[in-house]
Amino acid sequence: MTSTPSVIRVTCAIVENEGKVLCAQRSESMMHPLKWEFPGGKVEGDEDLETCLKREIKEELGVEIAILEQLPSNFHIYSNLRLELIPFRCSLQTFEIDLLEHSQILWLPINELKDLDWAEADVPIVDYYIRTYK
Ligand SMILES: Nc1nc2c([nH]c(=O)n2[C@@H]2O[C@H](COP(=O)(O)OP(=O)(O)OP(=O)(O)O)[C@@H](O)[C@H]2O)c(=O)[nH]1
Repeated sequence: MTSTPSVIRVTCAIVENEGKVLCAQRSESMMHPLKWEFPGGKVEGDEDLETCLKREIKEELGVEIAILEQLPSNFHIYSNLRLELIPFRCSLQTFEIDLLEHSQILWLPINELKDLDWAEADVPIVDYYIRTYK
């Protein structure tokens, strides 16, 4: 008998600066290698979503962010993983980005976001963001 995996909750940051959005490419050693995503990560224990996101962004990019707004989640099933991807619009509070986990970042204007090869779970979030903020 196969059991249904539980849903993991993942926060991610749509970081805006001077009319552009920060896009991060997963490294070759990560799950979904070289796909583009919004930086963030799994909610641990009973931490709240904003605490999780600020912690993950500090761990991955070495910067502090301010959270502006929570956007609608996307529920997605990868072959062995069910996740709720929870996006937040954010701004930078510190500006010196270190690539601690990703292979590269790009700052793209909203009309170029669709040019990237996004992780599957991000596609509806990118579409929603473009529809709402273009
Ligand atoms: N952070 C992030 N994860 C995403 C996005 N889209 C997406 O499918 N994921 C998936 O969500 C899962 C958790 O992300 P993660 O690996 O960054 O989380 P984490 O840093 O807490 O994990 P780890 O500490 O176990 O490495 C991965 O399977 C990842 O591929 C996204 O936009 N941002």
